[in-house]
Amino acid sequence: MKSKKVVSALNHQYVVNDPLHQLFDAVNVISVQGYDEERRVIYWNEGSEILYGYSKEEATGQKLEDLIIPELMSEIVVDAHTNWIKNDVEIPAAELTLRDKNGKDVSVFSSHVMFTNQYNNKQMYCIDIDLTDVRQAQEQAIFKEHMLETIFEAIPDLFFLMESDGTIIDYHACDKGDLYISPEKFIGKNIADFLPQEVVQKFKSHIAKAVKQEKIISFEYELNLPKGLVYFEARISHLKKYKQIMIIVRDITEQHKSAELIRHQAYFDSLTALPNRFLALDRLTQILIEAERHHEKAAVLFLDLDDFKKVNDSLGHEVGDKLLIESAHRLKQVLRKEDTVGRLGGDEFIILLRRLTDHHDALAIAENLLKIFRTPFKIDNRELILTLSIGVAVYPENGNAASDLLRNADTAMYQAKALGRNTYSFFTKEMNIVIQRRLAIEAQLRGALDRHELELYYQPQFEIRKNSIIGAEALLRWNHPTLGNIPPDEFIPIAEHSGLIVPIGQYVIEQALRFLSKWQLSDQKSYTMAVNLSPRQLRDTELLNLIKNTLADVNISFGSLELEITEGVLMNGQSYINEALIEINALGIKLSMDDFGTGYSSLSYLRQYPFDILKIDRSFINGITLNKSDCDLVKATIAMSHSLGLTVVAEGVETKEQLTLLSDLGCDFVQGYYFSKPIPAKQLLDFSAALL
Ligand SMILES: Nc1nc2c(ncn2[C@@H]2O[C@@H]3COP(=O)(O)O[C@H]4[C@@H](O)[C@H](n5cnc6c(=O)[nH]c(N)nc65)O[C@@H]4COP(=O)(O)O[C@H]3[C@H]2O)c(=O)[nH]1
Repeated sequence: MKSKKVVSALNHQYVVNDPLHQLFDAVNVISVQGYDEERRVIYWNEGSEILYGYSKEEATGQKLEDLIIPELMSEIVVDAHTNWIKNDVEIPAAELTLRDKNGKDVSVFSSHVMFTNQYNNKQMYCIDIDLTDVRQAQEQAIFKEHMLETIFEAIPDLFFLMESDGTIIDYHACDKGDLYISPEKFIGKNIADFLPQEVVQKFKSHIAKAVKQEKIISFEYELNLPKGLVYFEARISHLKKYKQIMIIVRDITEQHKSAELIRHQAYFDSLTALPNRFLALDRLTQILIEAERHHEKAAVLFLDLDDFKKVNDSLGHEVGDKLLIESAHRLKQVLRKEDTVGRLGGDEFIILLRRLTDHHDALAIAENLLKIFRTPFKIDNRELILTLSIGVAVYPENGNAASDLLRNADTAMYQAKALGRNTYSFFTKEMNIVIQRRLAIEAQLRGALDRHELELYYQPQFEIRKNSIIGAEALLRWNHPTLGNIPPDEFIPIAEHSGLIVPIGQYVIEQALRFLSKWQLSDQKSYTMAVNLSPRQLRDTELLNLIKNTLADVNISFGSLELEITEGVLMNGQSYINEALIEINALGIKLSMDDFGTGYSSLSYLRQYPFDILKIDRSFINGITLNKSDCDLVKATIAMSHSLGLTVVAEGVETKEQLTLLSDLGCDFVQGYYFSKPIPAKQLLDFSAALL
């Protein structure tokens, strides 16, 4: 039985063969159209309806060029069709862009056949396959390819595609100049043919890892290229499906340099380029491990530049820095290759000596270090002399751990300083006891004021001529519940070093002046009060305000206060000291040079600074009745002081003979055990009242 559709076609006498139509009707993914000799539609399957949007009814009888052929192609199509009918020139199958009912482009792959029916009429059948999806996929693929190209262009990395045995199949380089060798030399070649052996090994082991672990593996390697050593990072990805390896290589030389710089900054001192504390201690730990393993000795030398602070303060930090650089240079000269010199900070250096046979090796190096510093430094056309104090701790005798050795070498260095500087000192156990006590004192001193452990004692001063009290010197006492009575000679330097002298000194001034006020009132005499000042206190900007306020508070004249300073204070030569002394003098406060004769005793200080009083140290008073030289010195000092308009106080007078001699020499005032030891405030009140 003929179908309805075929019947309609028959009506137009365009029938082809019925079974074929039945087949086309069953397929709707392909468009099949039949045309008569005038290109009128005689057959239009469901696939055509879907593809071109015309229903069969709409299409049937329409001309091909009016239906789905774009205007521009119309003439060509008509000519080709005519040519086929007339001359039997087949229209080849081709990809075409046709047009649907809505005027939209339709991409198809179009094949054509020509039948001649029973009436000898020619009928062309077009079989069109929709290429929209294919086109889209193609476009997508092209787009992706372009995108990849663009990415490749933008990324400076090198991409290599290789077989898992290391044979390079393909590559991509944004800049061909980045390639180690030209592409011809590596495409199709194995990496072993052109890369250094150790790099090939790295590649092979990491490729094996990437294949095994099925993840991206990265590693670093370096190549010696004509432009220098270049560092690379390679990332390996296994393209399992294709049994290929993708390697992405990046030049990381810059990062390497930055990392190296950061590493250098973390481990080396930026001024001298020597290993810093961190690295030096790390090396010390290594040296100790090695020394233990090989049963060897090692030594730690702790070095401190003597009076470096003075150089920095007086000549400026620039000169100080140059001196440090030059010192580092000299230290290196003395050392053996296997030794280490590091800078711990400030003017402190550390030297690590390994593989020593005995102490003498360290001693020889310490001596050489002192020697090499004997040559003056030439900085900015200036000759400077700088000396060293060296503390030595030897492994294993003075400790097994790096920290112990360092601490002990530091202790020994302090000993070298105490010995007069410009020398070395080997650590001994006794030093440790000293340092332990020092640390304990410093720790306890911090709370001493709050715990009211500090008390002022007063030692009366006498005028020789009148044999009467003229004032007293305030001397600090510290009685600690467990450490006992700690002498000021021991705790004052520690207070000075730790800065605690500032609050302690303020306490002393306030206490002493309050007592003076009470004492003056009670005896109705204008006594004076001598108070010791440490160098650090002169840097305290609040000091003078405190003195002025306290004097005003207790209603005491400026002239009743004497501030005692030692020559050491003046040796610093700093401008703030000069300014403070001038201001003290301008206020009318008396200035006294303490311990005269013990230090450098530079007479120029007496002329240079506004002193009122000179105190001869008790070490000379002790000897005046025993040896002529001390007596001559004291005699000369008194004469000289008087010629400069200074009043002379002799300290430490213990005997009547000393007093008589001092009186003969024209000394003005005296203090000492002969009259009274330093005593508590209350006792002094009684003592002086009894003499009234
Ligand atoms: N052998 C003997 N010694 C006598 C005699 N007469 C006095 N002395 C001692 O000689 C020292 C004189 O004090 P200095 O030279 O200023 O030396 C003082 C001073 O430099 C410092 N010092 C004491 N109190 C203070 C203070 O409040 N502030 C500061 N910055 N230093 C202080 O501590 C040093 C020692 O003080 P002290 O132990 O009290 O020692 C005192 C005193 O007790 C004597 O006849 N024979």
